[in-house]
Amino acid sequence: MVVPSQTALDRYSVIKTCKPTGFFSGIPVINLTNPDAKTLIVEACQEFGFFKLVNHGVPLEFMTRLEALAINFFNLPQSEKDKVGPPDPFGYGNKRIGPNGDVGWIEYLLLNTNPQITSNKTFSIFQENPQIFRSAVEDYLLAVKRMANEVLDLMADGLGIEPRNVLSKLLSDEKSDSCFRLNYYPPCPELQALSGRNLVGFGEHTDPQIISVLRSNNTTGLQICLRDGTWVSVPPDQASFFINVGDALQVMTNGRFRSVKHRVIADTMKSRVSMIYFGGPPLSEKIAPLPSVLAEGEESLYEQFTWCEYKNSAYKSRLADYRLGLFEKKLQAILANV
Ligand SMILES: C=C1C[C@]23C[C@@]1(O)CC[C@H]2[C@@]12CC[C@H](O)[C@@](C)(C(=O)O1)[C@H]2[C@@H]3C(=O)O
Ligand SMILES: O=C(O)CCC(=O)C(=O)O
Ligand SMILES: [Fe+2]
Repeated sequence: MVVPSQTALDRYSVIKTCKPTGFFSGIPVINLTNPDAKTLIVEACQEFGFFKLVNHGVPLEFMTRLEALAINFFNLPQSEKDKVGPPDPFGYGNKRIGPNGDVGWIEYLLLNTNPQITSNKTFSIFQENPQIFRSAVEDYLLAVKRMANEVLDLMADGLGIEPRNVLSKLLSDEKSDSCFRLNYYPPCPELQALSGRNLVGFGEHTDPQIISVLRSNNTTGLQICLRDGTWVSVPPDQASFFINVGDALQVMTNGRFRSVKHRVIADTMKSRVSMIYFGGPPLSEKIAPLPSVLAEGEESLYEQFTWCEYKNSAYKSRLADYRLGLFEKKLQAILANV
């Protein structure tokens, strides 16, 4: 990405962060092999909508191999990368996030997780051997999807939902509408001149899907918003995964789980590389509170909608918009039914 002048930098979002150096030590850490994992996961999803997962069973080698290939790609000349862009929404993009004017200090590749759908054009950029990249993505996603399904089964168990695969079956469905994103945040030494301010890599937002599984290298930048509205920095850990509750899961749990607001701040000296699997349901799936989540007489907080309707609406929104707002039932409607 071309190094921006001070005037160009002004076109990016710049924010003042309260505690730029302090890491938050309260991120829940869940060991997937802990017999209490289901209870701890439910607690973490209720309080934060976010947790770190260790002992996850995904081989470190799958993560490092894909990270290295991603770095090779992002280091290609701009003209080469542009051959697989602009994103439609899949493909290579830089600076622009989504179709509605959001920008960030970022380059990315957005892929469909269904290998039949991901165009050969995307993989053909890996000139020497597109197959190497394709198989690195496939190995990684196979292991990550398996782990995400285990996490979703534990969530269902912890919430007392039956059958326990009610959430994971949406991701394993052959029509599951999931995607995969490789993000590259170049270092920005010019940032130092911004004295006390930070350049936004990926602006604040919630993820629309059911669950997001994030792995990054050891560069800082990810921040989450706590219940009280404070932003805190997540200590990076390249051997672990970070799990985000998405909007669809907030609805399916009738608001018990929170879809976590998060953002990424660019680093002055080190590039950040992240890979995120966004697990979504089939387009035709109705997104509504699961019956066994609702207490007797409890009303859904949301109007009924399909994933296709929600996704279409999300893609018309700006990153920071509160997308679920359009689908919330009005208080009067809820009270009228009590
Ligand atoms: C501004 C946008 C980018 C986004 C689509 C949207 O209109 C609103 C949601 C954004 C988001 C956030 C999570 C994922 O990174 C993503 C792929 C998704 O499904 O929703 C992005 C979308 C995108 O970058 O196209
Ligand atoms: O790159 C990251 O660490 C997070 C990016 C993100 O939130 C997203 O791609 O939706
Ligand atoms: Fe996100």
